[in-house]
Amino acid sequence: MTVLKKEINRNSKSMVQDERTEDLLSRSLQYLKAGYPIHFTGPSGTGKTSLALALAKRRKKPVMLIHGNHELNNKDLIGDFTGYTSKKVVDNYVRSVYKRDESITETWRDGRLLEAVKNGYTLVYDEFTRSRPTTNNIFLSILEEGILPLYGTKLTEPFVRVHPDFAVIFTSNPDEYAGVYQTQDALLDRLITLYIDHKDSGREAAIISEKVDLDKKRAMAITTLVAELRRECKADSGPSLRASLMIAKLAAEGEIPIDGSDSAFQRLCMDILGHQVSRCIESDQPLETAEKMIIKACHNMKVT
Ligand SMILES: Nc1ncnc2c1ncn2[C@@H]1O[C@H](COP(=O)(O)OP(=O)(O)OP(=O)(O)O)[C@@H](O)[C@H]1O
Repeated sequence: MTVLKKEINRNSKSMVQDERTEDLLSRSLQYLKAGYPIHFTGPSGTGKTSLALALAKRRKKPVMLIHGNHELNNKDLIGDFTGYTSKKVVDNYVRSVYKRDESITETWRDGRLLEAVKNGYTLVYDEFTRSRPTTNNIFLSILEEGILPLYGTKLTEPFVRVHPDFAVIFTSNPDEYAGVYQTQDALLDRLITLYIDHKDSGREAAIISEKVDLDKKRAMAITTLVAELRRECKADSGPSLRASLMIAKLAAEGEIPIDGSDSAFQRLCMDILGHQVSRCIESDQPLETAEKMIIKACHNMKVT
């Protein structure tokens, strides 16, 4: 069993770091220090983004966050000309002399990647496989040659050198997820990829009990129920820690007892888990079947 560290940050927004998380973070920090980018991959809701942000914070450098999406392009990453600035000077100080000087210059705005690369920030590129692989190609030059090419821009210099303090942490969902592009092997080959799976019910319960201020037994009852339903789903899918957190928070706010025989608690579980579980099962009426499974799991629930 994993024992939680004695000193835990009570801030409900912060990460709860048990020994395994702590170990993972310190290993990852070591790899980053050695110059290798980290890539956390795994099912939705397993804490990849939280880990990436906690790791970035440990570097004690400014953090730049980019979210992958299919519309992200080089202009967002490198920068773009945003418009024109015009300057006009009319000098008529001596009445017989009229001098007019007019100039127009384009205004450039650095993209987020260029800013991070130039200044040595820690870049967290969340869900990077939601961006097109062609957009992500730029990372090959950054990671291999240590330069950011400024292609597609009218800037005079062809590239910018990567600041020695620059580091990047990627997160992604597995390839089977909807809306995700397959990553080019050449990029994956340059990353240290760490798989983040669902935690066991005990570790999840420890997180919930910290974040929602719920006693361990009740937290464990929720995470065990969610894990039981997750087992009905294929690997990498099904309800996650996020669903357990929702149940715990909403039950606390609505003063709903954490009790599997309570109809309000059953309704809450069906609302939160019904759709997700229904997507995992093959049935003519998947939602109805899922709701029956949830009620059954509620009846099996033990607060001990
Ligand atoms: N160690 C932890 N301590 C506290 N909260 C956590 C921890 N791990 C995950 N969480 C919480 O669980 C939820 C899901 O975490 P997060 O968004 O980091 O997962 P993810 O793997 O990035 O999900 P997705 O793939 O869907 O983006 C969040 O509400 C987050 O605050």
